[in-house]
Amino acid sequence: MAAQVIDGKAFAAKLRERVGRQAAQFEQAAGRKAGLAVVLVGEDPASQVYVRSKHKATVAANMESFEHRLPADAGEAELLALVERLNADPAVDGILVQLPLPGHLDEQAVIAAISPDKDVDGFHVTNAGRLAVGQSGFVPCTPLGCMMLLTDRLGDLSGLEAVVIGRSNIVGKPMAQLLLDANATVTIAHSRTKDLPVVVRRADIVVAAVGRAEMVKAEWLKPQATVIDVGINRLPAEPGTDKGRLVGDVDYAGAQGVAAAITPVPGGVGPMTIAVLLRNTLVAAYRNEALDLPEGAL
Ligand SMILES: Nc1nc2c(c(=O)[nH]1)N[C@@H](CN(C=O)c1ccc(C(=O)N[C@@H](CCC(=O)O)C(=O)O)cc1)CN2
Repeated sequence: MAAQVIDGKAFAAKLRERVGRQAAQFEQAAGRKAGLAVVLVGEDPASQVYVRSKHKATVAANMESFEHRLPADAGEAELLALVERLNADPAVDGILVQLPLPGHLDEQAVIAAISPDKDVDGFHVTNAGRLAVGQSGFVPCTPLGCMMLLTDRLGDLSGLEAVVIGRSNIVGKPMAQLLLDANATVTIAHSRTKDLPVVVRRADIVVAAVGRAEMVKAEWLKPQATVIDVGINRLPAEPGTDKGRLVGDVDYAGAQGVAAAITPVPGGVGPMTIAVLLRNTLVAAYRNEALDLPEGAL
């Protein structure tokens, strides 16, 4: 039987709707809208698309969107000064600096400049530390979105074997932490892992976040595994077409014959990233106004 498709796009749409309703309640209670500031440096085409999508989604969710664009050759001092202004602006609850930054800018220094209480990306070391020790903070959007999809499908993850392929600060490490907090038995695999297919084959849950097109093959998977594909890789355009096809890190067609459920690319994890960003921004707004979060919802 073919694997069930985990429809991240539909899940994300429902989450965005719910956040939008709660953002309207926030406005009533606080007398202002929740605000998200997004900073884009340069003209990376994919980043421009994501920033535009964030702006549209923020406005659609009854929140204020503040967009700041700097030229590709902007200096670090200019960027840090902008982050400082946003840290001090009471209308801004969440700050996101779109990554990747141009090579001459130090990403870690820029992330470190964001106030941890406005770091809705959850990338600041304070929030990474809070996640590591089980304190409440902001959790990176993509892994939190993956967890929402997993718990929606599987319920309790206790005792399940989970393999996370990839060890980035943005996805792999926080993903592993979240799975561990949910009592899964977690392995983080990476480019130097020996016998990766053997490691992956013991997993009830596979999260692939390596950024290598269709690297995870069907025969690596344990039958009836749940597969979360975080990869977004654009293949070169076929002759006669202008855009290449998007594929994940998993051989989707092959995996469909083995897995119990799998996220597609596009339409799986990707849309969850922006939906969770809105959710984190609303949480930041409630915290900044010292208001109680709405009952059980977020
Ligand atoms: N500061 C940040 N920078 C980046 C993040 C992030 O979370 N914070 N994540 C990615 C980019 N990203 C959001 O910023 C993002 C990536 C993908 C999607 C998405 O919906 N993808 C679609 C496909 C889109 C396409 O056609 O290209 C899908 O998978 O269905 C949304 C947001 C890096 N930078």
